[in-house]
Formats: sequence, structure tokens, C-alpha cells
Amino acid sequence: MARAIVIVLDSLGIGAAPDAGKFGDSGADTFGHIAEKRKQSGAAFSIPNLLKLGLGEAHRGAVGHYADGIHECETEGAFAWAAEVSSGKDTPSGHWELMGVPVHFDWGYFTDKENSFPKDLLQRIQAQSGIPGILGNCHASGTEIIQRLGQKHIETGAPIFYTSADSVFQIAAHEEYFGLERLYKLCEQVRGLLDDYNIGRVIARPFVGETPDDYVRTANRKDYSVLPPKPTVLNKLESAGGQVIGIGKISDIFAHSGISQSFKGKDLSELMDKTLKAMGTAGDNTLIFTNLVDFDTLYGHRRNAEGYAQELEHFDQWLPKVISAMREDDLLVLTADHGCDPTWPGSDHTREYVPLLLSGRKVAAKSHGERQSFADLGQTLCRWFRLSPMDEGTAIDI
Ligand SMILES: O=P(O)(O)O[C@H]1O[C@H](CO)[C@@H](O)[C@H]1O
Ligand SMILES: [Mn+2]
Ligand SMILES: [Mn+2]
Repeated sequence: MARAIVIVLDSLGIGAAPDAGKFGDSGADTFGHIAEKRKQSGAAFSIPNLLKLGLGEAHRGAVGHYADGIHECETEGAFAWAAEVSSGKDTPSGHWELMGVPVHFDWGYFTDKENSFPKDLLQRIQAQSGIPGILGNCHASGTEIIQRLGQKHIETGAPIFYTSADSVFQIAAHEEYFGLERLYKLCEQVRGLLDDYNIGRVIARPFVGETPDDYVRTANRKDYSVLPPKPTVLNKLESAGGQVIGIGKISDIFAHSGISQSFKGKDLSELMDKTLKAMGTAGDNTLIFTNLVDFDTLYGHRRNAEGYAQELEHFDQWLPKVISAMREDDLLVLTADHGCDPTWPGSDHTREYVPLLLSGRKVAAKSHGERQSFADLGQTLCRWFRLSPMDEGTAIDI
């Protein structure tokens, strides 16, 4: 009986999508530019297991040439490169589309770079929560804004509100001076006031530290997403009696819908450890669904190409353990939810193709070419679990 393990390397795009121009992202290439930077440094880029599963070949398919230092590689799995049909290049859109439900509506955005949030919304937040004031109220990189405003936040007790090119309302506050539970409660209140604005997520961004130079965000980040617009493959599998084990922020991304069990972890090692543990215990008809957020949060948004390369090498070393924990009827999928090119201007995501790397004892090594939607993965999972098809997506013939 079937199981599937889907691991999202958050933000590992493999080249500008056909519609990247609409997002100002023509020429973005997360994987290609990481490889290029590593080549320029003179050091080798050691990701043999990812290459065997088809990462280099999928990237070549998407952009038309091998990344610097990457050569032809005989793959041991099926691979493809997929474009996104959802309107946004954000995390929920990417994950929901992977699970068969693209976002066809337009999210609301706070587009103004300064004074980003409407005055009446801010007034209602203050009235309901009783916070003494508001800091930020602009587009920002989350690490830069706590360095700039963290001290004032501690002195005044006013939380830091900021946003980005995504449909997000982010709130940074000190875990001890402001309080973690208080931050979560504030995020819930803000979530409740955003219905008219069609905003995808409120994100709690707690940090610790005593001076601007040592403020650091903690693993207690929490995402408050709206529900996907329709039932996803997760709901379908659960309704058919299967199990969905979410690891990392998967449960938050799906607003806890279609998740049977959820495990968190503070970094890639903990998350991969929990993935392996789940593989050891999960029964048939289980989807183990892991999100590895650090690629995006620590390296993509921070525009740290070398850090991203090292994290990919680190992940690569986990793959032999994952592969040896696989059973006869397991399908392993490595993919991504959007790009976040660490060489790109600004700090936002980039509109890119994502890899679909499928492997397992019953999966033939083959290129499945370009896919028109991430939803092809959802449809493939339906077929794998013998579920009725989703409305969107074309199953990959593995
Ligand atoms: O700069 P930080 O706080 O990491 O924010 C980033 O994280 C959000 C969620 O991925 C994105 O919308 C982007 O703004
Ligand atoms: Mn993401
Ligand atoms: Mn991100």
C-alpha cells in the first residue's frame, strides 16, 4: 500500500517562469545563481544526491543550460520542471497549488512602501488590542527592521508592523519584553480584522537579544493563514481514511485543514529527523509532508547565496538516510513553492519554475518535461493513493 513523502525545499526555484516579467523577475534563477556564486568562489558544490534525483537536469530543462559547475547526470528518478498558475509567488499559493488547488483570485496587498497599512485598520487594531502604539508600518526585510526598530520597541512596548511584496501582515516583537503569548494573541486579533482586505497571512515574528547587533529571530515564528479556497489533496486523502503528517510549518500553511498530525522543528536537522521518524512509524495511505523553511528565511530573503549553497549541501547529506528509510511502495518528492533568488535585488520571492523530483522503487528514471502547473503534483499524488482526481492538474505518468 502506498505512502508518499513530499519535501518542500522552501524557495528553491530553478529559473524564471514564463510569466516572471509580470513580477519584475525576468532572469531570476535561485539554483542557477547559487551555483554560479559557488563556482566563482573556486570551491566545489557538493550535492551529488540532489543531482542523482534530477535537480541539475530539471534546472537545465527550465533554463536551457546547465548551472555553472553542474554537468550531465544520469538520474535515478523521474524529474520535471513546473510553472505556477496561481496569481501570487507566496508560500500558501505555492503549497496549495502543489496540493491541487491553485489560487485564481487576487490576494490583497499592502503596496505602499511607507505607511503601508490603512489608518482605520491600525486604529481598529489599537482599539481592540490596547497596544501603546505602532512601529514600522512599511515594507521591510524582517531582520533589518528589528535591528533598526528593536530598541525603540523595547522602550515603548509598541510592536513592529511590516509587510512585503507578498500578501502578508507581519508583526515583530520581543519574546520576553513584549511576551510571546501576547504576540500570538495580537496576531489572532489582527487576523480577525483582515477579512475585508483579503490578506493571505499574518505572521508572528518573535525575536530575542539585548542590543541591535544581537537581536535574533526565534523558531517561535507562527503563520496565521486563511483556509485554501477549496479542499486540497490533503483533505481528499483524509476523507478516504488516509493520514497526513505535516512537518514544519505545513499545518500553519493549510490553516490546519487536512492535517492529521503536526510536528515542528527548529531547523533543517530537526525537521529531517522528524521526517525520518515519521517514515519509520507511518502506516499505509500516509502522506508525510515536510517544509524546510530555512532555505527561504535564512538565506533566500537574506540574499545569502553561500549560506544557501551550504544548506543545500547539508540537506543533500540527509538524502541517503531518507532513501534507505523508504519502503517498496513509497514515493519521494522533492520540490519547492516559489523562488527566492539570493542574488536578486530587494528581499522578496522570485517567480520561478520549481523542480518536481520523484523517486522510489516503482518510479522509472525519466524526464517528464515542462509542467504547466504545480498542481500536476497533486494529481500525481491522487493517482498514487488511488483517489479520485482533483479538478486541476495533469498527473505525471510515473
Ligand atoms: O523578511 P522576512 O521577515 O523574512 O519576511 C519574508 O517572509 C515572508 C514570508 O515568506 C515574506 O513575505 C517576506 O516578507
Ligand atoms: Mn515559501
Ligand atoms: Mn519567504
